[in-house]
Amino acid sequence: MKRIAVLTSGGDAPGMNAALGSVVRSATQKGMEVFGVEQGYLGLIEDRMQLMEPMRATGMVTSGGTLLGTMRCGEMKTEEGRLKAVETIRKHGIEGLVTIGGDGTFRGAEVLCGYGVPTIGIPGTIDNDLAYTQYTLGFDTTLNTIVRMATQIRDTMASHERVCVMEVMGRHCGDLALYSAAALHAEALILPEMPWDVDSLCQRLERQRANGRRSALVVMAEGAGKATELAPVIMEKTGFDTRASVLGYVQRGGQPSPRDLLMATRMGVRAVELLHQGIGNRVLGQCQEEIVDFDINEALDMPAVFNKELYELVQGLWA
Ligand SMILES: Nc1ncnc2c1ncn2[C@@H]1O[C@H](COP(=O)(O)OP(=O)(O)OP(=O)(O)O)[C@@H](O)[C@H]1O
Ligand SMILES: O=P(O)(O)OC[C@H]1O[C@](O)(CO)[C@@H](O)[C@@H]1O
Ligand SMILES: [Mg+2]
Repeated sequence: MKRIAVLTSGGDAPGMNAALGSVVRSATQKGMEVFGVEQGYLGLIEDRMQLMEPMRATGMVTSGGTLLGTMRCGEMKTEEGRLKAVETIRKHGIEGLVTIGGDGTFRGAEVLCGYGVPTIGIPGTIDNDLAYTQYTLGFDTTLNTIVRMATQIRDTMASHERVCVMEVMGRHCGDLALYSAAALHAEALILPEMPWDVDSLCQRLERQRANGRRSALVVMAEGAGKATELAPVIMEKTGFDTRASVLGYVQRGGQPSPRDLLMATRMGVRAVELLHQGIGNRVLGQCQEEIVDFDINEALDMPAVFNKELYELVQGLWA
């Protein structure tokens, strides 16, 4: 392959720029040209791409966000949009594509593979919701941010003997809530994967109060409900002075952690190696400390695995 393209799609994730830089540098070393597609699949549909200058891509490596821009592009889900995307790829003589994003992005990549475009997927999503891999780029940085923010929230909650319902990202997958709650020893945890009810939650907080706990952190994944609606109900039912704190987009930005930077760099190199060998239709992942790759169709068919053991550990810490 002599000419490839790279895009970032879906929600941005810390580490995307490191993956981009790594793709550009390693492809350049192999004598390949790399086109950077702007705004995810929209850039393919609207033919917005430019040759990536290796020095520019390298300069952005440790920053958050994505220098190519990203988009949730509904048109890529239509036959018409997909055909336009393939036409752009053919027009520029692009022989292979690297897509960096989450499950939705990989669905788009799967479609392009079906049209004969060799594509490699790098998992870049703070959600950590891809079943075939233990790890996705951005998850570690976001977890660090949540733990830092929650620690600050706890300072003021403890001072005022308050309960805080802290809402974290994760529309369909509760991993950010689950892992941060475990790291923080949160007093309660609410996830989209597990049934919950407000009465049991309030009883739990009351039990903890009877045991001397006068302040609590309830970690809630956004997919399980709204902190702003739950907080007043807890206040009414328990008498605890309760506040809601929605962490929001602060969770998605920021300098990537060294773990994300390292993993992104390794995955970028591997993606180029595969394309250089003429191998496409694969998605990269992490198993133990190794970078692994799977057939894209098989990977996307794998059922989600919920970490019940970690959930029970959190439940048991403040029974
Ligand atoms: N079935 C599909 N066919 C073609 N393209 C798709 C499909 N599903 C999603 N896409 C494309 O991938 C883009 C990104 O998907 P989505 O918005 O679900 O984010 P994601 O990649 O899962 O990342 P994150 O969940 O971290 O935000 C969509 O906006 C759309 O352009
Ligand atoms: O508001 P946006 O940009 O669509 O993103 C929100 C969603 O994206 C994610 O942050 C993943 O990037 C989800 O956790 C969240 O539900
Ligand atoms: Mg997703």
